[in-house]
Amino acid sequence: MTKIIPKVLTIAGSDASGGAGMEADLKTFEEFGTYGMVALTSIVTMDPDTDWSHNVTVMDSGLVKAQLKTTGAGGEIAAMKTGMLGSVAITEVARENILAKKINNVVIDPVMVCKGEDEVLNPEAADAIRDLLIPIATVTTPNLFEAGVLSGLGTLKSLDDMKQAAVKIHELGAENVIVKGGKALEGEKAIDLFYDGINFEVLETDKITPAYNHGAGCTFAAAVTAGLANGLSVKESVYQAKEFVTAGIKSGFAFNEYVGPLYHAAYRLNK
Ligand SMILES: Nc1ncnc2c1ncn2[C@@H]1O[C@H](COP(=O)(O)OP(=O)(O)O)[C@@H](O)[C@H]1O
Ligand SMILES: Cc1ncc(COP(=O)(O)O)c(C=O)c1O
Ligand SMILES: [Mg+2]
Repeated sequence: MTKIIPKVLTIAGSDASGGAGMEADLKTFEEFGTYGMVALTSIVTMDPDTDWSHNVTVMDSGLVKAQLKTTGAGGEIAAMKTGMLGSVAITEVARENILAKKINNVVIDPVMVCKGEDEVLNPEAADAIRDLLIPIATVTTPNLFEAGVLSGLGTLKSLDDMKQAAVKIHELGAENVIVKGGKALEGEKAIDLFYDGINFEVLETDKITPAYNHGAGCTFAAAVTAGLANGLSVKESVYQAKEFVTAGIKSGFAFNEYVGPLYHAAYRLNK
């Protein structure tokens, strides 16, 4: 009998340097034996001549809609994620697609910033993620900064702050919330907090240095998505994703003097 390969979708931007965005998503989906598809929302370029400054070119929302028509034409999508969306119109298109296709496993990575930056790329789009996507998320995976914005609590500095933010984001409608402390939370450990509306669980590893973690957030959310597509529970998917991303950061490398991505194949190759 032919094995059914779960189809997974990412609605995300492209990071030409290969570590984050849809590049990270597709690599991760493949590592977990799922079949990855992309609706591209934006293209991010980083310029080595101006200290790796980021430039984001956003797609027309009609083009995103057309891509989603294509990705939806192959039958059931077992799980999906969103990454960088770029505009309110694209966020609306993503929501329509999730509702129209009745997709069950929806991972919302509320990308508002790229690492090393602490200004929301597009404040209106950030509000749209909160209002349109968080309420229909199976899981959302904000980093420390994004959790502060979504919860309205501002700067988060401790595990206790992360817990308060997780509760607020759960109240916005997400079934499960993971606040990633990552490198941003002070201390020796890379701590992520999982909240399912009832219990908190702390996922903790040693902080890896150098922190070759460009793309770690996208990769984490993509691994959760693939886990769900493969039939794992949310909690199992989250624990597996933490192992996957930790292995990747341990085998990360300096792409150049500005950025170091994790290595997406490390979890498989180091086993
Ligand atoms: N230096 C590090 N050592 C170990 N784990 C890390 C490190 N940096 C990030 N992580 C982990 O990578 C995942 C992504 O988190 P983070 O880098 O905060 O997200 P984002 O890329 O969205 O900013 C989390 O599981 C986080 O704990
Ligand atoms: C297209 C795109 N999506 C998402 C991100 C966020 O990446 P991270 O996984 O480091 O949060 C970036 C960062 O450069 C990006 O270029
Ligand atoms: Mg991120």
